[in-house]
Amino acid sequence: MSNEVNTDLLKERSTATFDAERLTEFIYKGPEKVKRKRQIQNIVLQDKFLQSFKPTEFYDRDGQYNNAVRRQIYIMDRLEELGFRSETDRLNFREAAAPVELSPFGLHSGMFVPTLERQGTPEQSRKWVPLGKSFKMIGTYAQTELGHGTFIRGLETTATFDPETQEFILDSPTLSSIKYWPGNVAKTVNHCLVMAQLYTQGKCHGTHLFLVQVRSMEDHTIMPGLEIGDIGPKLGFDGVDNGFMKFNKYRIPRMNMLMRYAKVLENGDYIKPKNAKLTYGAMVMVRVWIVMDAFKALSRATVIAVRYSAVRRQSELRPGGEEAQVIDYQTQQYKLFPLLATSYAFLLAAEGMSQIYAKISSDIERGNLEDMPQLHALACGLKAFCTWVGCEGIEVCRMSCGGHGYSHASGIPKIYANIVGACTYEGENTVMMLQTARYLSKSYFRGQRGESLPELIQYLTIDLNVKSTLGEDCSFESLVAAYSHRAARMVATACKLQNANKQKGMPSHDAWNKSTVPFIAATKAHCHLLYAVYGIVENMGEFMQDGYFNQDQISILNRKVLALLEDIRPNAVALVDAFDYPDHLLQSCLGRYDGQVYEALYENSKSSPLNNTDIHSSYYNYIRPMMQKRSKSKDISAKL
Ligand SMILES: CC/C=C\C/C=C\C/C=C\C/C=C\C/C=C\C/C=C/C(=O)SCCNC(=O)CCNC(=O)[C@H](O)C(C)(C)COP(=O)(O)OP(=O)(O)OC[C@H]1O[C@@H](n2cnc3c(N)ncnc32)[C@H](O)[C@@H]1OP(=O)(O)O
Ligand SMILES: Cc1cc2nc3c(=O)[nH]c(=O)nc-3n(C[C@H](O)[C@H](O)[C@H](O)COP(=O)(O)OP(=O)(O)OC[C@H]3O[C@@H](n4cnc5c(N)ncnc54)[C@H](O)[C@@H]3O)c2cc1C
Repeated sequence: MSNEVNTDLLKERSTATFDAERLTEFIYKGPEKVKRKRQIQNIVLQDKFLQSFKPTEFYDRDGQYNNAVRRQIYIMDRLEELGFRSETDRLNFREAAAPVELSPFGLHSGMFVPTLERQGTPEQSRKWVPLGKSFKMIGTYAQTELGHGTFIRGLETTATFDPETQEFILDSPTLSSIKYWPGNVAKTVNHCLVMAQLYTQGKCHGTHLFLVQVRSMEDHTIMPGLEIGDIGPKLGFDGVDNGFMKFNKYRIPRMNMLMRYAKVLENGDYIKPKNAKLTYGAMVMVRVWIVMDAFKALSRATVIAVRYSAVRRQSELRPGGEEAQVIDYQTQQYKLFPLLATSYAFLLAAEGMSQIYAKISSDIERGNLEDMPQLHALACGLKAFCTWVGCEGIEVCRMSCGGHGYSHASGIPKIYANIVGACTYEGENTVMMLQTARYLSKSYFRGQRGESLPELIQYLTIDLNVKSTLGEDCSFESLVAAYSHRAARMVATACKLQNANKQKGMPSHDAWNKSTVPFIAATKAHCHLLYAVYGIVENMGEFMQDGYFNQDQISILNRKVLALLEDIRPNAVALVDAFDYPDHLLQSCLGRYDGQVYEALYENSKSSPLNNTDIHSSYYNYIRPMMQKRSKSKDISAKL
C-alpha cells in the first residue's frame, strides 16, 4: 500500500474554510481529551494481537463467536495492565480494540451489572456488584420470551414463592413462555437477571427481576432444571450468542429477587413498589445509550460515504471534461450533506439526552419520581427516532457508494447490521413512539386545561393561527418556530381525532388505537425539533397543511436547501474528518483517511478466503463431472 494521500482528498482538505482540528476538539471536549483519545487508539494500533484478526466476515459464526470472546478477554486483561481508571479511556480503548464486533459481554457490562446496582437492595448490590465487576459472575438480562417481547405484563415465566423452603420456583409453563433472544445466554453467561411474574400467597403481583444462576461456576455446565441453547444466525450480531432458556421448576433463594423497590417477606407478604415501572429502569437506561449508538453508527457511515464521494470520479459533469468527483453532483450532495447535519444533530441530542437521564435518574434513586414520565417519553421517542432516521441514513450512505458500498470491504453493511437491531431491541420503535405519543396526548389535554407543562413540551400550547415570519435569511428563530408549529399542530390534530372517536362512543382503547397513525407522525414531528431546512423541505406537506408557509416562503426554502449544499461543499471532507475516526476503527477500504481506495479494495479482495486455492474443490467434485457428462450427451441444447 502506498502511503500517499489521494490528491482529490488533499485538495479537499486544503480548501476547507475552517480547521477541522478545532471542531474535533469541540466534539471531544478539548485538545487534551483529543490527544488522550489518539494515544489510546495508537496503543491499539500497535497491538499485534488486536491487529492480527481478519475482517469478521472472513470467519464462520463459530469463529466469529470464538474471536469475539478471545478479543474481549484480551481487552479486559490489557485494560487491567494499562490501569485505565477513567470510563472515557476504557471506552476509547474498547471501541478501538473491537470497532465493529459486538461483545459477548456487552449485556453483562451494559445491563446486568448496572441493573444489580440500581434495582438491588444495598446489601444485594454490595454482595453481587463486585462479583459482576470482577467477572466472577457473568450475566445478562433475560426478559423476552417466544410469545412476548413488547408486552411485558404478558410475560408468562413464573416465579412462585415457597415459604416452606424460602425459595422462588421459576417455571416456563408454556412453549411461548420460553425465554428467547436474551444476548449471551446461549454460551457465555453463568447468571441471568430474569423478568418473571411474581406469585406469592396465591396472588400474582406482576413482573419482577430475579438473579438466576444458569451454569455451574465449576465447569460451566447448564444447571439441572434448565434447557439453554443458541437461537441461530441473525441479520447481524454474528459474534453474539443470543439464546433460548426454559425453566423446569427451577428453585432460587428468596433473596435472589431484586428487592430495592418491591419485596417478598419470609412469610410471603408482598411489599409493593412506589411505582411498578421502576422495574423497567434498565430499559430506559439502555434506550438513552442507544441514542449515542445511533450517532456513532450514522456518523461513521457518513465519513465513509463523503470521503469516498470525494475520491470517486465517475462520468462527465462537463461534456468532454475530466470525470467528475461524484461529490460534485447535486444529487450526491442532497443525499449526503443532510446526513452530515443529522450526525451532528444526533451528537447534540445524545449528549442532551444523557444529561437529562443523569439528572432525572438520580432524582429517582433519591425517591423523587416526579419527572419519571418525562424521562420515559423522551428516551422512548429519541431512541426510536434516532435509530429509524440513522438506519435509513446508513442505507443512503451505502447506496451512494455504488457497487463498492455493497461490499463488506466498505465497512457500511456491518455498521448497518449492528445498529438496525436497535430499531427492535430495547423496545420496538413503533411501540416506543406510541409511549411518547401517549405522553404528548396527556400533556396536550393538560395544556388545554391551562395546566403548566414541562419546558420541553410547552410549545404544545402555542397559537396555531399564527403564520410564519420566515424571510430570505431563514433565521434560526423562524425555523424553530416552524418545527414547533408543525409538531403542535399535528399533536392537536391527533388528539382531536382521539377525542372525536370517544365522542362517537368508542371505548377509550379503540379511540386511541384508531388515532395512532397520526400520533406516530406527530411524535416524529415532536422528535424532529432538531435540525432545520432539509427537514422542512422533505416534509413540506406537513408544514403547508394549514398554510403556515406561503408560496414565497416555500420557494425561499427550496432555494435555501440547494444553497446550503453549495455552502457545505467546500467543507464536507473537513466536517467528516472532524469526527476523528482512525482507519482501524472505521474498518473501511472506501473511507480511508488517505483515500487509497482501489489499492485497499484490491488487497482486501486478495485476502478473501475463497482465494486460498486457485481451483476450488467444487470444480473437481461437481463442475468437471457435469461438463464431462454433457460433453457425451447427444442433446445439442445441453452443449450450449
Ligand atoms: C455491546 C455493549 C457493550 C457495553 C455496554 C454499552 C452499551 C449498553 C448495552 C447494551 C446496548 C447495546 C447492545 C445490546 C443489544 C441488545 C440488548 C437488548 C436488550 C433488550 O431488548 S431487553 C428487552 C427490552 N424490551 C422492551 O423494551 C419491552 C418494551 N415494552 C415496554 O417497555 C412496555 O411493555 C410498554 C410498551 C412500555 C408498555 O408497558 P405497560 O403495558 O406496562 O404500560 P402501559 O403502556 O400500560 O403504560 C402504563 C404507564 O406506565 C408508564 N410506563 C411504561 N413504561 C415505563 C417506563 N419504562 N418508565 C416509566 N413509565 C413507564 C406509561 O407511560 C404509562 O404511564 P401513564 O399511565 O400514561 O401515566
Ligand atoms: C438483536 C436483538 C437483541 C436482543 N437482545 C435481547 C436481550 O438481551 N434481552 C431481552 O430480553 N430481549 C432481547 N431482544 C428482544 C427484544 O427486546 C424484542 O424483540 C423487542 O422488545 C420487540 O418485542 P417483540 O419481538 O415481541 O416484537 P412485537 O411487539 O411482537 O412486534 C411485532 C409487531 O407488533 C407491533 N406491536 C406490538 N405491540 C404493539 C402496540 N401496543 N401497538 C402497536 N403496535 C404494536 C410492533 O410495532 C411490531 O410491528 C433482542 C432482540 C434483538 C433483535
